Amino acid sequence: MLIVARGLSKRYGRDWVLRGLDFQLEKGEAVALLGPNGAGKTTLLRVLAGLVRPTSGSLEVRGRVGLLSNPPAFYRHFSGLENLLYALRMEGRRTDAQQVRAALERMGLPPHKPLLGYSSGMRKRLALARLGLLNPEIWLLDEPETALDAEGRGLLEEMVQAARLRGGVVIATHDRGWLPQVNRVVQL
Ligand SMILES: Nc1ncnc2c1ncn2[C@@H]1O[C@H](COP(=O)(O)OP(=O)(O)OP(=O)(O)O)[C@@H](O)[C@H]1O
Repeated sequence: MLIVARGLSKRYGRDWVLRGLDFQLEKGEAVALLGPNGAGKTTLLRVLAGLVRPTSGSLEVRGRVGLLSNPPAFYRHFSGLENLLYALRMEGRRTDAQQVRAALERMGLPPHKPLLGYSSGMRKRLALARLGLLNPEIWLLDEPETALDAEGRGLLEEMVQAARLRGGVVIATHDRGWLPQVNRVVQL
């Protein structure tokens, strides 16, 4: 089991966003997290990623976690290449500029353009390249398809299937097109 969460609750002020939620992720699994706007999908991903502390409940996470936020965050004045090298360095990982350039090329991204000049789809592609390079066991994806064109969606789906085989994937989404590609649906 990669994630075992029991009785997770999260409250912001007086508002309960999650209440007594049990959630598990097995190795080899891809899970779609569905629910209307404001249901708590992003909050759950942030709790699972360790960025938000639950108000109550227990959480065990076995493996490295990577979160693809929507929209993804980058340093605006750094280029795509610099952003990826920086992300690897921050994680204490070996930085191989050739490997990073190859990842950018696979995603069809210009290495030297500052992020200020990237479109939202290009940013999403860069975030995917970053996650692929960091290569955690657990991929937490928040509306990953947003802003991607058909080719970008194809690259994303390939990466999701590869990540699922190596570990596990949770996809928070409104896009029911994911349903044939996941093992399980969790409705919030
Ligand atoms: N930092 C915060 N402070 C206060 N309230 C918050 C905070 N983050 C989220 N919320 C509230 O928690 C609720 C759930 O938000 P969340 O973003 O998790 O929903 P979601 O299911 O991801 O929604 P969407 O489908 O619109 O992306 C919303 O009512 C939101 O306003």
